[in-house]
Amino acid sequence: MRVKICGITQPQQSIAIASLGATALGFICVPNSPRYVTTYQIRAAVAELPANIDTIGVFANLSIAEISQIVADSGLTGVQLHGDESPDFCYQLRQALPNIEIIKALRIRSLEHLDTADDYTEYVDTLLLDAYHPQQLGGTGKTLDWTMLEQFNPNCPWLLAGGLTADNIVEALNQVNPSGVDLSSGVERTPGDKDLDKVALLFHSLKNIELLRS
Ligand SMILES: O=C(O)c1ccccc1NCC(=O)[C@H](O)[C@H](O)COP(=O)(O)O
Repeated sequence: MRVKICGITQPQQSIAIASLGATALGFICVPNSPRYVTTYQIRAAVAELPANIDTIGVFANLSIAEISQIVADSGLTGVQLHGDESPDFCYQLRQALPNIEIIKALRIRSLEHLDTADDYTEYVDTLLLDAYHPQQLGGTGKTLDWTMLEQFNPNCPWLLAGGLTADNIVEALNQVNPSGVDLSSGVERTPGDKDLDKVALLFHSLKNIELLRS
């Protein structure tokens, strides 16, 4: 299963988290986030990581030119669009960055809102479903109503996000069947400072799920 740990701010933590089992790391390029990192910081972190780790920049409502510049300068392998980007924006971004993974995050408010996912699957590689918070775009620690997602089966891979922790990941994955999971505040001491013990506990829980399923 794909496991993305998001909101990395320290290069040495990215290496440790990758060694513990993460397949993707997320870097927040949203200036008002407490987890914001500069292009220079991302490049330093990416340079030290093994090539098989996906490195994802998280953006909200930036222009295609701004995203493309950050991707080119930092060596990211993917972008996560966490704002109000339309399907057409995703299509345009795909033309500009044909070899970069595009993840569209949807902050789900209701079952009707979930239907908008279908509008994106043609233009993105992956969807990410996050919890809705009226003031914050992401990293909120709020969980989604997993019962809404029991039948969710889009035409592309998808990641479950929103308030996941080592303690609730088993319950979440018993209810829904995503291609992967994304965590941030649930494996942190403070915003941007990951707690490696919590990350280790998370992979322990995920291993138990795999053992139960095999
Ligand atoms: O994490 C942030 O500070 C953030 C700020 C602005 C846009 C997106 C942001 N995070 C996006 C993520 O992918 C988080 O991992 C996701 O929201 C889940 O966070 P959490 O509920 O804390 O696990």
